[in-house]
Amino acid sequence: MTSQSSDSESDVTSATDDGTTPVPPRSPGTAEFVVVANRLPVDKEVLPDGTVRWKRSPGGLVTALEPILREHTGAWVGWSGIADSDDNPDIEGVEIRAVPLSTQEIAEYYEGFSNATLWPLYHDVIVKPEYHREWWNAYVEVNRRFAEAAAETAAENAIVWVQDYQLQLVPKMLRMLRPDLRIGFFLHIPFPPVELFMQMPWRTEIVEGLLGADLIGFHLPGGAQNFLFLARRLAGQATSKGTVGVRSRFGVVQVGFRSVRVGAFPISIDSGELDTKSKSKEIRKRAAEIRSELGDPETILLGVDRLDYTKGIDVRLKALSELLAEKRIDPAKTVMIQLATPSRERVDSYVRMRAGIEQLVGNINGTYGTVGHPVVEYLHRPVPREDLIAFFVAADVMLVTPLRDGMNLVAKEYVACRSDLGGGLVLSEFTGAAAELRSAYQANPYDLDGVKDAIEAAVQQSPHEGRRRMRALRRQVLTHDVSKWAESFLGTLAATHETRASADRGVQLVAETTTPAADTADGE
Ligand SMILES: O=P(O)(O)OC[C@H]1O[C@H](O[C@H]2O[C@H](CO)[C@@H](O)[C@H](O)[C@H]2O)[C@H](O)[C@@H](O)[C@@H]1O
Ligand SMILES: Nc1ccn([C@@H]2O[C@H](COP(=O)(O)OP(=O)(O)O)[C@@H](O)[C@H]2O)c(=O)n1
Repeated sequence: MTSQSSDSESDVTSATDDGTTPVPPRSPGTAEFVVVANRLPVDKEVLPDGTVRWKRSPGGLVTALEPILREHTGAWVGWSGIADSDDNPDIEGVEIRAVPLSTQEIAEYYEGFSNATLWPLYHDVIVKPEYHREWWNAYVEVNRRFAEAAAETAAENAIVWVQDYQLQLVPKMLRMLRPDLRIGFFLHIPFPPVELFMQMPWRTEIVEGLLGADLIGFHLPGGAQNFLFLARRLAGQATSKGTVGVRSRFGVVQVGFRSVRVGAFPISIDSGELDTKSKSKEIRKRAAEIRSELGDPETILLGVDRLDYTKGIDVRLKALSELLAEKRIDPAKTVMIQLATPSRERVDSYVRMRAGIEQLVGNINGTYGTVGHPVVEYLHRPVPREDLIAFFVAADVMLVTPLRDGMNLVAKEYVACRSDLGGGLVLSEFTGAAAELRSAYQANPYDLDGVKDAIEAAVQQSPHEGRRRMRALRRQVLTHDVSKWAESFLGTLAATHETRASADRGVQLVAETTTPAADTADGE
């Protein structure tokens, strides 16, 4: 059936049902390309003597976008990571526009609605999401502020690329302020199954917020399909019905006269740069030093994560503990390094998880370590980039065991660093990366025996089998880098605009037959 939504363009661009009215900019800015993300690429730190230091922000979003902005020259709108700061750090080639957040906004918008409501809801409710009206109000208010900052920064007809779950209302708010802009949105975390999303008290506002964009991108086709279903069900819009492909076969939501595209664009890393760096003499030397400082073990296992309950750090520690107990791994010949960047340290679930992980590390070392030779080396602090590359080069087996992860760039970074075709990758099936890295030792993180078998197989792989797998993994990672990701997203965004007039002729649209949001979703 082909149908046309009864909504008009002005329905989407005039009224906000979220209670706030964005303020139009006095005059447009000058940036032709604007990234809008919760975080700036650098985090502000004020040292005890009052000196200000800017350091790389945590997480994969910044890892991925930083090289893109270097290529495109433009502006970056975001928060500095501390309260009440509107300092704009100096980054060559990038105009920085800081959005200040108060202490209360950090508690309610960032730690609260973003990381204690949306984050657990979108990651399979691994912990229970909390729904508080005051957190939602703060989320709306801060999204409005980001939209205004973007509207003031972008030049006429500029491209604005809004990032991630913290800013899902920005596309609609920004379109109201600046209908001339081309607006893209990319979600870096999984988009949940319909049944889970329906828990969200403000589900319709979020779907409508996203529909302000011209193109909405997800890592995987499944997320895009879930969103299309919800756009039909909750926002009452007509959508395309066919399956969404990877960087192809985009979905369409008809919003008045606008066609919003929906697609899957798996993110990646600057694999060429890592490949080159990992081959350097200095990195090779540092990798050899790491092995020798650890007492020249036969096997180095490595985990590299933000300290987050989604990452399954406990899963790999439990698996190691059982493998040691069953004598399938020899503690005298094995060291596991766990590098854990501190993350969201004031959110309750993160405090509890940290205590649990540190207890597991203590138990393993207490039971299997010897004086001066712990089995698990655990660092709870950020590690300089060059050191991190050396750890990747040194590790015989990389452990990536999330319970759910949008992509997981660490898995791709490990592969990019292994031009020697050495090492083995143990990878959770529930990462976005698993769809591309088929030659990894994949396991279901909820099946501890399966994880143990995967670790044992990777530790014991023959050099021939290891090379075969690593060659296949590298082919994927080196040919699908972050530039390809950005080009495919931005190319599709540009095409969206060009084809506006032709209104996606030939795409079959279907409309929801029941009243929007009247009943519970029954899934796809
Ligand atoms: O800003 P934080 O609260 O300190 O968190 C750091 C970032 O974590 C998340 O990263 C995600 O993006 C990666 C790149 O697409 C992806 O590989 C990973 O699976 C995601 O978890 C978050 O989405 C970012 O917004 C945060 O900045
Ligand atoms: N101790 C650590 C852990 C992660 N990282 C980096 O942080 C990024 C993590 O990205 P990711 O996509 O795997 O996961 P998120 O933290 O974004 O959820 C990668 O680029 C890692 O190299 C780091 O620099 N130091």
